[in-house]
Amino acid sequence: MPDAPRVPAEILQLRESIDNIDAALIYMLAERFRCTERVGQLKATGGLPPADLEREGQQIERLAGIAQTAGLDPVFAEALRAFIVSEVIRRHEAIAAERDGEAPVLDIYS
Ligand SMILES: C=C(O[C@@H]1C=C(C(=O)O)C=C[C@H]1O)C(=O)O
Repeated sequence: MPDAPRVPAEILQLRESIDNIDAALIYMLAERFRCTERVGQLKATGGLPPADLEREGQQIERLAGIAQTAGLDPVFAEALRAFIVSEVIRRHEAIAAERDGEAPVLDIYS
């Protein structure tokens, strides 16, 4: 069998950037989940539901515009948002279930 063609230098160079971008995405996602984890705790404390469809509607509209401007397929951007948020809501439900039976704190703003 003939040898596979060598990977061109430009692809190797591009892969370095791809690896950096992948790392940045993981760091950003970890930071986002740290924030949403805290939101989930505050919601459970205040008796708020895990999902907020009004907020999500605003995010969907905003991100569609950003995707358009950035040259990213808005359908892909929305699928990615929905995938991430579904995991956030699953976590919020788990936090609320852990707190089940505890009385909500009525004033979480103080
Ligand atoms: C994080 C929140 O909870 C849910 C998750 C969201 C998100 O991950 O961006 C947005 C709205 C909510 O459905 C929130 O209400 O802000």
